Amino acid sequence: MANSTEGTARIAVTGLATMGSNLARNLARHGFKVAVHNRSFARTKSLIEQHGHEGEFVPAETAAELVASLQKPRQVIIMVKAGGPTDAVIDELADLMEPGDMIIDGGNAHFADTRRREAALKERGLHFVGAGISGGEEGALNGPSIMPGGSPESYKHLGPVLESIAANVDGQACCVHVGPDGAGHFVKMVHNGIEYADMQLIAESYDLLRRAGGLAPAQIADVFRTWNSGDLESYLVEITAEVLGHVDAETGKPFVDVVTDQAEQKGTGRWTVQEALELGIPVTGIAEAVFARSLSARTDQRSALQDGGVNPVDVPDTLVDDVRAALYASKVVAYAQGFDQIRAASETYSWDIDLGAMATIWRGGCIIRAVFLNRIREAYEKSPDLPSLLVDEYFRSAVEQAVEAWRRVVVTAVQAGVPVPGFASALAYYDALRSERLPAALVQGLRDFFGAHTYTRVDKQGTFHTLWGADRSEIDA
Ligand SMILES: NC(=O)C1=CN([C@@H]2O[C@H](COP(=O)(O)OP(=O)(O)OC[C@H]3O[C@@H](n4cnc5c(N)ncnc54)[C@H](OP(=O)(O)O)[C@@H]3O)[C@@H](O)[C@H]2O)C=CC1
Ligand SMILES: O=C(CO)[C@H](O)[C@H](O)COP(=O)(O)O
Repeated sequence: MANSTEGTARIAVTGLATMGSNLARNLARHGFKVAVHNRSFARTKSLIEQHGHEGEFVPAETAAELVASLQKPRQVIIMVKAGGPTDAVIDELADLMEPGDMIIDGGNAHFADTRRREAALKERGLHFVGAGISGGEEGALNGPSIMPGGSPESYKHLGPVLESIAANVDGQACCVHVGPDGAGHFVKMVHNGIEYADMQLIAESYDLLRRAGGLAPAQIADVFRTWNSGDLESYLVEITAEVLGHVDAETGKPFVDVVTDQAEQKGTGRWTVQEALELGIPVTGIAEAVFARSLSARTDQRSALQDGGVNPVDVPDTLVDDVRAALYASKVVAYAQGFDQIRAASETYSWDIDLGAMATIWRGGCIIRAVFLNRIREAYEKSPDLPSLLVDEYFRSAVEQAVEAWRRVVVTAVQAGVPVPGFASALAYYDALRSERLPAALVQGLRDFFGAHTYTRVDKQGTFHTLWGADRSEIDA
């Protein structure tokens, strides 16, 4: 398979596993001549053999061949494992490229790595674009949601290509220049964090309906099918009905009963929480989802404590509708927290991210695609400086309408002994924001008592300390 068409390919993809091969096919199907390469040639060969007829591909056995097959300025998309493998591929490509050429990392890179890589490649005259890509296998092929960072200049060259292969909703491509340097990968990371929270809430809904409500998986599948309309209509709700309705061919049992109940994670949810801690943004829904996965994997502790039982509880007749309301309200909280984190990072790193545009490009192609993102888009279009989605008139009233049912769900779950960390933490977050006074005042008092950490007062300017160990008079600190 020697390359006899040097310098003619419009763009290249290296890393031809699930995502890369489908992205290359998507590009080819859109009329781009695509050079393709993988560390081990077998994947390249198989792509050409199985899908070579779908468009113009230029297979390359080596990175040098790949680079040589491209038009200038060259554009190479990397779709390999994040971390060390991405650095190794960048190093190899950079040595073969010339100033003005562009490397695009479409993997799930940590945004700090993206910032480092962009700065290093800039010194060599190369453009580097960290682009978050979501949609899994199917999205990569038929139209993902794409979140490119990097310089505006890079986007001028790359944008039209990415926009043409991205998903499209109401005539708008699900791809926009997110902001400079690591902005694209940061937004993709938060997207995945929200994905974790959304799935956790769905899982809690299922667990409660099954263990407290007594419904079978197939019945819950029907419930989710019904829910997949109106404000809850989304890809994740849709596929929940599919997974819950699936029966294991070998045993005849519901599929969900034969799968090991330990949720794995590749790291983006954890990164989201770590970065939120750095920024001081409470993303409690995402954190609970990450910890719920960790807890599920603590098999030693689980088997030591397991008693299997659910406490008998008076389940309200309205359980199904209540859970629907709790799911929706908790989901609004999870998205509000995620958008809050993006806003904070945008300010910290001067990225100037348009939050409404993020909601717009998540409406199609990605795993969290949902009708309700239209509402988020409208909220930020109306008020770009909205302090929280929960303040927006529509969401405020939607959550207010759901709150009674939401409380009933949490109470029922607590009484039954079914864990609902997502629902409960989202409700606590909402209640905390609603409270006129928080017990943080007492925390401040305690800190001042044991460590002279000082406090401010509600009624006058300044910083104060009480002489707790002496006469308890207050002094200016
Ligand atoms: N799978 C998904 O649904 C999604 C994945 N992503 C991200 O996209 C990227 C690709 O994902 P996916 O398609 O699942 O593939 P994997 O994450 O499983 O990565 C496999 C690819 O990485 C290559 N690779 C691994 N180590 C090296 C190395 N040291 N040098 C060169 N190449 C290496 C492999 O080459 P070889 O064949 O030779 O082993 C193969 O092409 C990842 O960053 C992932 O996080 C983003 C969105 C969704
Ligand atoms: O990026 C994605 C979708 O947008 C991946 O599907 C995501 O990496 C899955 O993460 P995890 O394995 O941690 O659940």
